[in-house]
Amino acid sequence: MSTSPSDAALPGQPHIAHRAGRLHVEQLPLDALAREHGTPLFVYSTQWMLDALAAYQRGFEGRDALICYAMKANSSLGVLRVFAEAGCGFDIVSGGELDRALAAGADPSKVIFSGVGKTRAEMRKALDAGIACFNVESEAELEVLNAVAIEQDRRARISIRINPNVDPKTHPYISTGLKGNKFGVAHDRALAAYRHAASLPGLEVVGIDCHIGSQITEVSPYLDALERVLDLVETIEQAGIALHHLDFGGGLGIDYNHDTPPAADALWKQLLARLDARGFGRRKLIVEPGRSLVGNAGVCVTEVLYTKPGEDKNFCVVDAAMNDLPRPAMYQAFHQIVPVSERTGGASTTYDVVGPICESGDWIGRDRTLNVAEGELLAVLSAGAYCMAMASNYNTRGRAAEVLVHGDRATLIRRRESLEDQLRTERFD
Ligand SMILES: Cc1ncc(COP(=O)(O)O)c(C=O)c1O
Ligand SMILES: N[C@@H](CCCC[NH3+])C(=O)O
Repeated sequence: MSTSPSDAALPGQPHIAHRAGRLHVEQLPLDALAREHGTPLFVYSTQWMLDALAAYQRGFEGRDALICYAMKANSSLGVLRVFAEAGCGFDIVSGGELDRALAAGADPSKVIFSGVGKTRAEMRKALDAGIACFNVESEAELEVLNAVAIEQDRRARISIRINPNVDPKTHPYISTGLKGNKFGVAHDRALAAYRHAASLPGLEVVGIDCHIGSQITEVSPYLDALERVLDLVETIEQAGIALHHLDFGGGLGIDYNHDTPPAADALWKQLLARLDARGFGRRKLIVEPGRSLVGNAGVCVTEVLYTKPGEDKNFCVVDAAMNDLPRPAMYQAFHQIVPVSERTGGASTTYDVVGPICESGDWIGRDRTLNVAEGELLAVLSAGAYCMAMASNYNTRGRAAEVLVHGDRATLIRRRESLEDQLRTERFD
């Protein structure tokens, strides 16, 4: 990509725009933020997140619905606080996520707990906190949760996560609702599992749950899963087990590279029409969106360290790497990469944009046409979800800093990690 035109918002990211030759997040120029905090640096737009949330809220207007932000997408406390203050619930998958959500001000009665491998200690902690519901993923987990709840003299509210065997048409690593995936209880075992759950004294059945995958860009897999789940709801309720809420998970995709997922309100308009048609429109609904609430809110700013010609390819070596941005290496994912400042001179060259890590899999973008020079800044787009949340210390690299922008205010929500921070929990004496 050559330099971007002035005063143009980036696709799918209206709060991230080139203005007078400099890339801004809301009102703030990224080069100034990078100078202040160093690179690599994640910068998030609060307004993008609130607008993304508003699309869900519009979709559910007049309905009894709880939006539980799937915090695995981005669990920085500053980001969590934005959603907690907006009244969201949280979908958690570990005791650590519960602690973080509570630290950010989450209301425990709006927290739901998903995941195939909850430990007894995590169950105890969540029961102590008084969470809304455990999304149980196996018959074996029902037994353990029942025992833990009885030990604590409590009843655990539960949904069973159903595996509807529906193809979400996404990357195989992030599809979760096919029968070959480890998630949920198979559709044809669900009634027996519900009957058993209803007989256990430590459990209170309150709902049903389903989550078919991530970065879903079509409506049809959601519609298919919805019909499958509603068929089950009818069967389970005919057996005398009431389901107070229906949880349809998350998974809605974002625009990384000319992707065209439906908007959240448009998606829910269609799903609610089906729910209404089948007589479930007034039932309490839960959703667990992650990526679609944060993905295009964020960019990662990185400095060009070196450009170098190779025999087959040219390389643009930047100071962000697969430890900061693991999605290309893990899923061959595409993130747009744009210069932070427009150049007046120079020429465009096609590069592989790579990080400093000692692996050939450490690439951020392949065959990108860029007009850049050493010392200049690039922005890796769509970096709000599953980037910092999956960052590691590989090659003893410190994790990047994170800044939240709201209008013309910037708040540092995570300072850059030092080697001292990394060594704090290690002992060698
Ligand atoms: C149980 C559960 N709920 C919600 C999500 C959020 O998914 P997404 O970020 O695609 O909305 C995930 C991740 O796929 C998940 O595993
Ligand atoms: N980490 C994945 C999404 C995982 C969704 C969680 N179940 C990604 O970056 O696309």
